[in-house]
Amino acid sequence: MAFGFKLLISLFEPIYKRIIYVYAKIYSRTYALAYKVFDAESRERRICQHLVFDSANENAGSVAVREYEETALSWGEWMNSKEVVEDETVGRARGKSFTQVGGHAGAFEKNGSTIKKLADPAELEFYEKVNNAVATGDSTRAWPVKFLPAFSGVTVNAEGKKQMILENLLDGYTKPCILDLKIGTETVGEDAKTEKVFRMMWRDVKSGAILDGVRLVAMSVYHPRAGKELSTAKKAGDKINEQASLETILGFFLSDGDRLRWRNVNQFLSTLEALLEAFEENHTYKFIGSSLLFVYEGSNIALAKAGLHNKCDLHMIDFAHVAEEFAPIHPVWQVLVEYHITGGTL
Ligand SMILES: Nc1ncnc2c1ncn2[C@@H]1O[C@H](COP(=O)(O)OP(=O)(O)OP(=O)(O)O)[C@@H](O)[C@H]1O
Ligand SMILES: O=P(O)(O)O[C@@H]1[C@H](O)[C@H](O)[C@@H](OP(=O)(O)O)[C@H](OP(=O)(O)O)[C@H]1O
Repeated sequence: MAFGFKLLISLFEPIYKRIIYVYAKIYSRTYALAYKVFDAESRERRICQHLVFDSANENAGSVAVREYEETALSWGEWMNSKEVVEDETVGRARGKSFTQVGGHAGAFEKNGSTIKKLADPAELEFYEKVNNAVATGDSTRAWPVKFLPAFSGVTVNAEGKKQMILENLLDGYTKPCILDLKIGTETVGEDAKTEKVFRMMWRDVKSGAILDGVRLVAMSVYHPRAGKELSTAKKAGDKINEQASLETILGFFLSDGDRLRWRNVNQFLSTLEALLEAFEENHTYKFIGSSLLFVYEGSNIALAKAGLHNKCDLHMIDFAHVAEEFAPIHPVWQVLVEYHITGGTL
């Protein structure tokens, strides 16, 4: 009986998988193809511009700070839910080997200014491809490597597993504040199993990523005055719509618990502008499940010692599901996308 049922399911799998996929495409592609990764940035840009605008002069700046103190308070209630925020020790107990906010435990080894990440074949291929493209001047397969952690080859660990040697993006930070935002309105690849397609689509819908093009994976923030380090719990981002908006979370991340760190906002904004341009020129890669990793120095003492006002960086990470040959958008979809973007006023 059970065998018969399994057989029936397996016979139908290609069909229902297709149906789900076509549904997923129709539902998300209107945003996804043109909007997709771009939207992640443009939404970020809107939020940041709002912050930059508010912080353009001292008075307006303090208005923004007050606003963000309030949002930080509402985040505070959320924090107390324990479902969402944990302290460092819990993170360590989960097997994160360094200040790693998202991703699989056990995938990384810290090694000074570099980290070793277990090599996923597709991710390794992406790093090798873009780095070779830059070296050989192949503009079709190039992607600006300044947005990626520097890649310096592969090694093999004691268990014989291949590892990629990547730049440690936290090197030089005393109290790194880290935000991992997954970009894209769909975060599952066509090659995934049916169960995973369902699960990930549900997460995209629940977290609002299907519309926003961004999902909080995790973050870790240091607030100097309170002397507190807080990290989000696993899958906290899936609860965003229920518990706090993305703006609230960004406001919290970008503030020191007292004032908005507007120099970081400006710098993140200009990197996002540059990334946006790269996406606009990109006709080769489709980034599924990649993230933006925002990092800034949370320790004012460390900044003062280095004679700096601020220190921050923004890179893309996680390329295990990058697909090549990004199909040019079909004219019919283009019309639908524009119709949608312009609020139906075409
Ligand atoms: N080059 C890097 N330097 C410093 N920290 C990094 C770097 N790459 C990743 N991290 C940290 O590790 C976390 C997970 O990274 P990444 O998404 O690449 O891992 P993964 O195991 O492939 O994740 P996933 O489970 O989403 O596939 C990030 O949230 C970030 O905190
Ligand atoms: O980063 P998040 O938000 O936690 O989401 C995970 C992320 O998309 C991983 O890339 C994926 O693993 P793979 O790269 O191996 O596909 C994992 O699938 P999983 O739950 O099947 O491990 C997701 O849960």
